[in-house]
Amino acid sequence: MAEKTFGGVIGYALAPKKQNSFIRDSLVSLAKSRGIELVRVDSDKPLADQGPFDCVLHKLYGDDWKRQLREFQSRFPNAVILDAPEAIERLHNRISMLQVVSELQIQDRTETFGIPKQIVIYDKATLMDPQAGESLKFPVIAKPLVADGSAKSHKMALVFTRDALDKLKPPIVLQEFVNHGGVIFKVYVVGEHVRCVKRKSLPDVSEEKTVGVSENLLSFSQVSNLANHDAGNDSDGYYRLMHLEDTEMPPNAFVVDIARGLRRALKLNLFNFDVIRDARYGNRYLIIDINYFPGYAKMPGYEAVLTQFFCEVMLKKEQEEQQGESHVPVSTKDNEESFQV
Ligand SMILES: Nc1ncnc2c1ncn2[C@@H]1O[C@H](COP(=O)(O)OP(=O)(O)OP(=O)(O)O)[C@@H](O)[C@H]1O
Ligand SMILES: O=P(O)(O)O[C@H]1[C@H](O)[C@@H](O)[C@H](OP(=O)(O)O)[C@@H](OP(=O)(O)O)[C@H]1O
Ligand SMILES: [Mg+2]
Ligand SMILES: [Mg+2]
Repeated sequence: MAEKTFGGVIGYALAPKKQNSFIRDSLVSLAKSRGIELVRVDSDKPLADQGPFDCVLHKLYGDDWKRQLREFQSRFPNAVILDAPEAIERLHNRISMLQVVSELQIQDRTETFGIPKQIVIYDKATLMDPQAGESLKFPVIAKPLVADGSAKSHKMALVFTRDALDKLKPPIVLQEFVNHGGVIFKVYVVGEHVRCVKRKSLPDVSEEKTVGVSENLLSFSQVSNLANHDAGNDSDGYYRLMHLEDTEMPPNAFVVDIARGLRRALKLNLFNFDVIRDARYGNRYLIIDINYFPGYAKMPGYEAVLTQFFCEVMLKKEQEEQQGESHVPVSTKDNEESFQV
């Protein structure tokens, strides 16, 4: 007997760049073969006037969009919004983003995890205070506090000395740089599905480099998205190509435990997180970044994973409807149910 499928219509509201990379023909046709229709949300019309959609998939920012989602949800209480904007917003600030890591508990593992030591600086006066950054070991990475998808929010600086801090523009997070062998692990989460991949990262910094460095601040942006040839700038001996294939992956069960714990705590279905392995210990892992709706198309076989997830969403929605439940996930209240397959 053929497997029963639960089809439906999914409206997607994505910025043009995201739409181009994510909505590929290969995804659209695979989803269609399982009864899922992917339809673009027209940004020139109110969301609530469009559809009907069983589900809205979105990565847009701002109060107007949040209002549109609320209106849509009140008109279509059974529709699923992936994900709730208030849950996503937690990832727009690099402090609240990582706070959730301390809530996680993972048992029976020899590996440990956490986040690098970090502080937040809101204004120039605090930054200029000689005590600023005193609790941190240099080098540090200065990151914009806000992670709102803008190019600016990805502009980082590796800061070698305290006196270089005056070149920075608050509000910023200063995070201790941790040597990790130049390779980062990106863990993609799609509902219950978890996939870990390796990517190029910043190379280790030696003590001598910190002392003798000619520049006391180095700016960079989206280093893990660079193609191999872009990351090589051997002339100053700083960047070098990394041999990703030589790096051992973290144990899969450990990564999956963290991913599922984060997913529950964040009440999100679609995100990835960046993990580095602290070179001083070998079994200590640090989570340094969490991103909403990342570049899934970079994940091999993303079409099958996303299609399966869409089917699970439709199945769960159907089951909830049969039980006479509606989920109104657009809320920050702690006791509110979020939609998770
Ligand atoms: N504490 C750290 N120690 C060592 N390297 C780090 C640290 N924090 C960040 N990095 C390096 O800097 C890169 C960018 O940092 P981060 O991931 O926080 O920025 P982002 O712009 O939010 O990245 P993404 O493009 O994944 O959203 C990381 O991929 C990693 O290579
Ligand atoms: O558009 P913003 O909100 O800046 O989000 C980015 C994330 O921060 C990155 O993590 C995504 O790249 P990765 O999938 O390689 O992490 C990156 O993927 P993309 O460049 O393929 O869209 C973006 O999703
Ligand atoms: Mg990152
Ligand atoms: Mg990020």
